[in-house]
Order: sequence, then structure tokens, then C-alpha cells
Amino acid sequence: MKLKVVEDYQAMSRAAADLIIDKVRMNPEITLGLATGGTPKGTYQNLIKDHQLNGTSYGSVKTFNLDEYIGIPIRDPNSYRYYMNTYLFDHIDIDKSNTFVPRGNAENPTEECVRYENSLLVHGGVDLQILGIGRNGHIGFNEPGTSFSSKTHIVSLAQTTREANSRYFPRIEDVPKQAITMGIGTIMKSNEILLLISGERKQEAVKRLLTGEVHESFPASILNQHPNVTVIVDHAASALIEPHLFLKL
Ligand SMILES: N[C@@H]1[C@@H](O)[C@H](O)[C@@H](COP(=O)(O)O)O[C@@H]1O
Repeated sequence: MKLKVVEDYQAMSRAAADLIIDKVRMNPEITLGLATGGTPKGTYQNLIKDHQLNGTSYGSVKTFNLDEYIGIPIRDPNSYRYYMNTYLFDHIDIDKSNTFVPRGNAENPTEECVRYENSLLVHGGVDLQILGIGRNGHIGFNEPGTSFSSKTHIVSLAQTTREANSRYFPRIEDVPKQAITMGIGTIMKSNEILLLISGERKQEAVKRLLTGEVHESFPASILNQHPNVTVIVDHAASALIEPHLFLKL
């Protein structure tokens, strides 16, 4: 695991965007795995800025998103499809038919999971996966206890995750109870992973990720066994880590 510690959210977002832009320029047909949540918004803003100023093209890029709520219409501002269109796709030259998000409103969500996993395989898998992390170590919507070998599946969201995400909904009761997420096994198949972590709220998660054991009770811990992971973390999130521990990585 490569660890890059940066000053703050802005610096994390710039460093992440620079890495993604480099990869897209090197391989214009790259398949990106994308995440939602508050963490990658600044990164997406930087990608848009670079596209407008420097013309980096996404014309042949494909994207697969990690997850989507079940039961929320695509046009609902809380759907992850809406998020992706609003914060990235509508502002770059990507062909929307090359952007894939699990269909949370599919008539048969179980079949949708199989279809999504297959579609990812057919397209050759993810080259670079962007990840955020939940305070309980969830990646995508893989909550603690999820099998490390899981494929795309339906999850029941932990109450803590629903509470964390309730800031985007009028009331906590409006936060969906289920979602479709790529599995941990699916995520681990990506050639390369970029994990972004910012803010004081994530301090415990960073500590457990870097110093704890690899165990299904903390899903992100498996990333320690992936051969090509870069973690960009800001000072606020890394405050509980002793500097000498960084050297071990
Ligand atoms: N499904 C998403 C995850 O993909 C995201 O990484 C995480 C952290 O969110 P945030 O970046 O807002 O802290 O929570 C959500 O539940």
C-alpha cells in the first residue's frame, strides 16, 4: 500500500485528480471504477476543470460505479446515477452509454446484480478503482461482516451508514434500507485502487486500516492484500497515526 499524506481536502482532491488524469492520458480507453459520497466530489471538480482547461478527453473512457440505492428512481437527486451525472458526467465529453451504475430500480434486483457483475467482466474489468471509506470500514456499500470473496450483491445498510447518509435526505426514514453494491471480491479484482480519506471523522478508520488486522469485520482491511493500492489521506484523517507507522508501508 502506498500512502500519500497531504494537507487537506483540497490537496487530496488535486492529487487524486492528477493521478486519474495521468492514467486517462496514458490509456484513453481506460475503465474507471467510480465512487460517490462527499469524498470524491472535489476530485471530480478537478477532473472537470482539467477537461475544460487542458482538454483531457473521456470520449473512449468507460466507468463502472460501485453502488446504488434500491428503490430510488434514477431521476431522484439522491440516486447515485443522478450524483454521477451532476458532479461529473454532464461536464465532460464522456459517452453516457459507456457509464454504468447498478440499476437500483430494476424489477428484479437479484438479477440486476448478476447482470452488473457480468457486464463488468465482459468489459474487461476495472483498471483504476476510486474508493472512499465509511467510518465502519465499509467500501462501496460492503458493510462489516461481508465476505471478502463477495460479488455484486444486495445489502442491508447498517444503521450507522443510514445515519451518516441521512444528511442528504429530508428525514432519516427516507434513507433506503437496501442497496446494490459491487462485492469486495469484485473490487479486489481491479488492477489498481485509489483510496481517498479526508477529515477528522475518518481518524479511527485510518488507524484501523493501517494498523489493524485484515478481517471481515473491517471490510477495507482487505486492501492491505491488494498489490497496487494508493491511499491519499489528509492531515485531519491521519492524526491518530504515529509518523513511524507511515514508514512501514
Ligand atoms: N456508498 C458510499 C461509499 O462509497 C462512500 O465511500 C462512503 C463514505 O462517504 P463520504 O465520502 O461521504 O464520507 O459512504 C457511502 O455510503
